[in-house]
Amino acid sequence: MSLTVSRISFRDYRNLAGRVLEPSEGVTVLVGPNAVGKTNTVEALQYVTSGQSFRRPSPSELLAPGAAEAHVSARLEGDGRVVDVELVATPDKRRFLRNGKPCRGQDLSGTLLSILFCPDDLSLVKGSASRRRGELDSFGAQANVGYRKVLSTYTRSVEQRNRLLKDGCDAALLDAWDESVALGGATLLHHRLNLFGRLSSLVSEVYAEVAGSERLACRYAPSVEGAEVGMGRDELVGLMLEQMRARRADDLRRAQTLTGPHRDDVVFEIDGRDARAYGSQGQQRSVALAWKMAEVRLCEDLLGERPLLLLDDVMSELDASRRACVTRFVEGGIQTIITTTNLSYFDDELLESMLVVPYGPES
Ligand SMILES: Nc1ncnc2c1ncn2[C@@H]1O[C@H](COP(=O)(O)OP(=O)(O)OP(=O)(O)O)[C@@H](O)[C@H]1O
Repeated sequence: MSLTVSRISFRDYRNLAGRVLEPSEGVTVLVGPNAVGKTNTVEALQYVTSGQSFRRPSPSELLAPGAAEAHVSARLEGDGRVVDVELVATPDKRRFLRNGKPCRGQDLSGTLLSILFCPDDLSLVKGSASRRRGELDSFGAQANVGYRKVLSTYTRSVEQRNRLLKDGCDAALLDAWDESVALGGATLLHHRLNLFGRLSSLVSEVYAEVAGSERLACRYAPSVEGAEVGMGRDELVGLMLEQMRARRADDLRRAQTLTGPHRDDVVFEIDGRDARAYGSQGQQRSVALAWKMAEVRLCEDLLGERPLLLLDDVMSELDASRRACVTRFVEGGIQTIITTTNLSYFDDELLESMLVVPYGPES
């Protein structure tokens, strides 16, 4: 059985002075007018489950006016286990505690995987390649400690190689760095391609549920030519090293490592046409929705656990059929926190089964 959040409380966190929330194990809807702290609550839930926030604030932005410290405490329970997690923010620092002991934010991820879907997620289709890589990597890092380590080692080694390219160094030193970057890059690529292979078929499957007869295909576009889902790591190391060597003159000229998984992208094609260039706003929204819902399914398939689903203000952005698709998902027994200004987006059956928590200016 998966963990669920049984309680979350706030002290001097943004505009949530002393609020306490005890979400249901199913669907909880936070309803209220604009700017009352609904998204702040969702952000805090993301912090205590993944160690990071989609809004990427500085620590001081988390403090209520005049406060020296902000606290968010959450209790996660399930399967006879109880895990207490806490975020403490001071003007220049964020600290995390797990069962009272200090830990790094990234060490919190993996306890309860959270998946957030918000209106900005349209950027998954319309945004830059780094947005799509980041989405894959952040899911991978939450789902697998190994993925997280490989990603941070590789990121550091590319930064170091770029510094050498910029400052100038002899060819022998660069040869050594090429080998280390290729090994790290191929390992990351191997993890990412495996993840992509499983996720992309689910994305297409969910898209068909959302959009009916249209067909969505997701393609991984690697900067290492010839890299494909299913290849072994050693084969990928060989390909990457060979291509890094062939492109070294370009790397030196641009003082950048131009080959590797930090340059890759994901392409979405609806009925054979690039969704980024040709898709309507509605089709692009369906792709983003399908991606997030596929992450939920993959979490269940991969880890045998249900994630925490955070839906921030998405119902207003979706038409009736896409809202119905979200409703079907959340009725499947996943702990879900939804924020909205308007309960009329929910059908009567769901309204009856979910916990409705009013938010007001006094939050
Ligand atoms: N550090 C802070 N201290 C006090 N208030 C803050 C802080 N950071 C943000 N706020 C306030 O929180 C409010 C925004 O809250 P939030 O983003 O949760 O709104 P919301 O209820 O989700 O509204 P909407 O429906 O418009 O998305 C704003 O009024 C903002 O001024």
